[in-house]
Amino acid sequence: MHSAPARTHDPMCMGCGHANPGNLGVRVWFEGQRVHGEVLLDERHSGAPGYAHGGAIAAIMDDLLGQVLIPLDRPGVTATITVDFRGPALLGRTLSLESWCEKIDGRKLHMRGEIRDGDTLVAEARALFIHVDVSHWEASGQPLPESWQGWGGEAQNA
Ligand SMILES: CCCCCCCCCCCC(=O)SCCNC(=O)CCNC(=O)[C@H](O)C(C)(C)COP(=O)(O)OP(=O)(O)OC[C@H]1O[C@@H](n2cnc3c(N)ncnc32)[C@H](O)[C@@H]1OP(=O)(O)O
Repeated sequence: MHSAPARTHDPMCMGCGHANPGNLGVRVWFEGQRVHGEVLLDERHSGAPGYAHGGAIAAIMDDLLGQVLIPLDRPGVTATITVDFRGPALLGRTLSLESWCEKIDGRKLHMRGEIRDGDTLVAEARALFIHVDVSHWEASGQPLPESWQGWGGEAQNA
């Protein structure tokens, strides 16, 4: 069953932001602490005729693995991400997305994710996210999403 998260991501996110006209069209939903989703790339994301740019796939992965922070209820940032390109990422195909947290070691959140085209593995990724306080983002001077208030307070003190 899908669960609705208490937090939502930045509406201007380049991956999934509904208010960003240039977003990559990433759509996600949550089942417990697992993230599922889909994306449909088109000519704007071309790397070769009919194929997605590897950078678009990597950006989708960063967004997808970052989404796990929401059900984990821990604000965090990507410290490092590795993407393995395993199969063709064709434009005009609905790709399915899945991500999860493999291990938590203090502030270190080890995330994994996969992108598939049907049964074909298109890409897999692993990333290290670091748990930060929400104040991490205050330096930009931009207002933070309202739903981020109090985010991670309990986990930070755990
Ligand atoms: C947005 C939510 C919305 C929810 C939805 C999210 C979806 C959005 C997804 C997009 C997410 C992004 O792209 S975020 C944007 C890209 N990323 C960033 O801007 C991060 C920039 N980097 C930083 O701000 C900083 O380097 C931090 C916060 C990552 C770490 O700094 P720090 O807080 O001072 O911590 P520090 O002591 O250095 O590191 C803590 C521990 O992690 C280890 N560590 C740190 N960096 C690395 C690294 N690259 N590789 C290996 N290990 C590392 C250290 O060795 C240490 O281990 P030990 O000594 O304790 O053992």
